[in-house]
Amino acid sequence: MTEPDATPTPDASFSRRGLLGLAAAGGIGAVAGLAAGAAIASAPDATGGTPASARYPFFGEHQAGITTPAQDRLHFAAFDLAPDATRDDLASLLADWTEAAARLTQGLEVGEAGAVGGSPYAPPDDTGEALGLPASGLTITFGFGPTLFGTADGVDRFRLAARRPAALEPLPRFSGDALVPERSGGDLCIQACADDPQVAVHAIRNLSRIAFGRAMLRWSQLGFGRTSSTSTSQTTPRNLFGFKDGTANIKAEEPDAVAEHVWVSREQGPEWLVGGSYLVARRIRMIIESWDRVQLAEQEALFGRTKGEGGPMSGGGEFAAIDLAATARDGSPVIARDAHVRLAHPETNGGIRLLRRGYNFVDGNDALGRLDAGLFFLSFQNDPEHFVTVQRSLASDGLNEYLKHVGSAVFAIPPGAHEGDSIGDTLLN
Ligand SMILES: C=CC1=C(C)c2cc3[nH]c(cc4nc(cc5[nH]c(cc1n2)c(C)c5CCC(=O)O)C(CCC(=O)O)=C4C)c(C)c3C=C
Ligand SMILES: [Fe+2]
Repeated sequence: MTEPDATPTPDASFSRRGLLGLAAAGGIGAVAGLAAGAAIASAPDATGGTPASARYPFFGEHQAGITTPAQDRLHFAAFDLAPDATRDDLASLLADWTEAAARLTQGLEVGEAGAVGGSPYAPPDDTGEALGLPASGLTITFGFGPTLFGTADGVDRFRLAARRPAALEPLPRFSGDALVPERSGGDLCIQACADDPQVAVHAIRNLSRIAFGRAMLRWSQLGFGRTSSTSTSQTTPRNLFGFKDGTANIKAEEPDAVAEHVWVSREQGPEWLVGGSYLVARRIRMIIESWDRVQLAEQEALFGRTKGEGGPMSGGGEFAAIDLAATARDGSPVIARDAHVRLAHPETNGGIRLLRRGYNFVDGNDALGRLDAGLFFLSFQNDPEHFVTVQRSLASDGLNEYLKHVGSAVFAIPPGAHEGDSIGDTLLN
């Protein structure tokens, strides 16, 4: 199958209510077939986003939710397998999650009976809060953490140790890390992205419910206002420091860059992960109250980009190439030595590029009355070491005075499943 991500299907009639009859008549196979066959490129809306009715095929060569145009909302969840879970439990959970995700991403309820079509004497098989809502561009992306392949003390619970990709190691400690274990790690992860927060939350809630007895939620994160564009059809959004974020990101329309930096190749292996990727998640608290007292010129120098248009301080519009060698009359670099874009730039990092797909978050406030706000940084790359290299380079980032990394996780993202197969089949079979 060709890249599924760029072919949303706009069809307002595909709401959960509208599909009840269709699902009963043909089941998910019919609906999935219809979705793939009816793939019509949709025009972006005025903000460069996708229409609420957009549906992305769940099945395909790669999982959706990576090069898919970044949706506005996120619910991300990390899970741990139950202490007594077996390899069969893991396989059955992934099969159940695949079936559910294939339905949810097409705007269907999680099970055929749905929220109101089952027995009045049993709990409904869908929780119901997305009844009547369209698919809203929902994508569901699954990942496997290092602890799935063996615990820190060497226990190979699922007979997977021999299949662990050498690159799938817990991330090293970085200078300035203030990680909280309760916001880090996990055996499994699910990234649910949608243009409606209720649709993303509904997906994670129902997938968690399906996991009951086999896996439990370890931590989760809500996100809004995507901080990256992953398609040239999208406008560049802004992060909570007020800067355009995602300008120099890898875009779906750069297939060579996606192939070179995002998908695991046969040469990299292992075989079961070819066509997959690695996901790094970092919950980065932004000390916005301090930031808001920084002068505009200093803010721009810290990023190396202008706040208005987002162009590089070395000159030109938003998408102009950054000239890291440019000097001022006094010989000092125009892009400061500690500027974020200098330290994160491929030229500084041996050509490394990451596909960033992060979200803003605000989770209330702390005891000092400061917003618990920041960037839930997500990046996809075909080797987690690429993130490590860039993050180490950012050790001297001037922005660090305003940042605190409090959560961290890394996951192998298996390739997409073909219809009739389950996510993770390439690993388990
Ligand atoms: C280790 C990877 C990165 C972390 C962590 C990170 C945190 C972080 N970034 C911003 C805001 C911006 N980042 C921008 C560019 C940029 N950032 C990274 C990597 C990490 N950022 C890369 C690879 C790049 C691209 C560099 C390039 O090729 O030029 C920008 C500029 C606009 C853009 O290109 O996206 C902004 C703004 C924040 C606020 C933050 C932590 C909270
Ligand atoms: Fe950045």
